[in-house]
Amino acid sequence: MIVVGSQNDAKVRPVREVFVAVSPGVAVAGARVPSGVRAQPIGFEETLIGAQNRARGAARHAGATWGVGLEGGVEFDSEDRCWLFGVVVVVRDHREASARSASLMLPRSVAERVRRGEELGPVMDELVGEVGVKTRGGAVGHFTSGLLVRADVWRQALILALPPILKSELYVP
Ligand SMILES: O=P(O)(O)OP(=O)(O)OP(=O)(O)OC[C@H]1O[C@@H](n2cnc3c(O)ncnc32)[C@H](O)[C@@H]1O
Repeated sequence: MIVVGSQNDAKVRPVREVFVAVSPGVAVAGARVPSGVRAQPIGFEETLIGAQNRARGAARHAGATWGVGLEGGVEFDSEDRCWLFGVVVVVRDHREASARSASLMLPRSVAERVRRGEELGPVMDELVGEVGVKTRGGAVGHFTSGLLVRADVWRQALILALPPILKSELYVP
């Protein structure tokens, strides 16, 4: 069974889609796993650690053959622009692999609130006027008018994380 370290549908669904394509009939389940980092990670390192903790925690669940951790984060660049991205970590046996997703530049008004310590999820809910945006299209869905949604970005990042495990013969340590 593939265990995802989250119960957020915008994460579990893309993981299910990718693993079912790789291995038809495989079971994929979401589980509550602490990320061990702040609710709103800032910077690549903190986001990676959150994804690692989720993947390792998921892999420890009874019956898990793989653990998958997805963590959303933001980072500020030298021009103070704020980029939203995600990190995926996959764990299978003692192997671990990861990938970073594509990024979206957030509007300054949103970035400023995140910089002051607010979590992006509630800020997006307020902007969109709905509850739980992060479990559906996410910020990506809103700002791209649905051309791309949060699950699309996770799906691509997960696919990019898999080669060191699925083609391990090419990735000798
Ligand atoms: O239930 P979990 O797995 O914790 O899912 P999450 O969406 O709350 O947690 P993430 O670790 O993926 O994201 C970290 C924070 O960034 C926010 N966030 C990330 N991507 C987002 C998006 O596309 N839309 C809205 N909020 C987002 C989210 O609300 C969190 O506060």
